[in-house]
Amino acid sequence: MTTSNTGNGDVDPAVRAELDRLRDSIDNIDAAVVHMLAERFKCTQQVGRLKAVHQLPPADQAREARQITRLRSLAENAKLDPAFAEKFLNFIIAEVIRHHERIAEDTANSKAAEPS
Ligand SMILES: O=C(O)C(=O)C[C@]1(C(=O)O)C=C[C@@H](O)C=C1
Repeated sequence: MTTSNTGNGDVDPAVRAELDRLRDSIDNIDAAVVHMLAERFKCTQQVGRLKAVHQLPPADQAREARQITRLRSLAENAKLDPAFAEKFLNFIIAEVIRHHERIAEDTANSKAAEPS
C-alpha cells in the first residue's frame, strides 16, 4: 500500500499543500455560513417581535412544510443529502421558535407592567 505519511509525523509536502488549500476554502465557507445565519437570525428576530406584538403563534407549521419541500428540492439539485438539509432547517427553526417564545413572553410581561 502506498502512503504519503512518512511514518515520523511528517506529511508529504504536496499532500500538506493540498490539505491546506482545501482547509482555506472550508474556512471561507464556514465564515460565509456564520454570516448568513447571523443575517437570517436578524430577520427572524424581527418576525418574532411582529408576531409578539400582534399575538400570532411562534410556530407556523404550514410555512415550515413549504420551506422543507423547497429546501429538499434545492438540496437534491445541488447533490446535497435532502434528509440532511431538512434536519439542518429543523434545527435552525427550533432555535428560532425558542427565540420567538422568549420575545412573546417579554412582550407580554412588559405589557402587564404598563401603568393602566
Ligand atoms: O416565517 C415565520 O413565521 C417564522 O417565524 C420564521 C420561521 C423560520 O425560521 O423560517 C420560524 C418559525 C416558523 O414556524 C416558520 C418559519
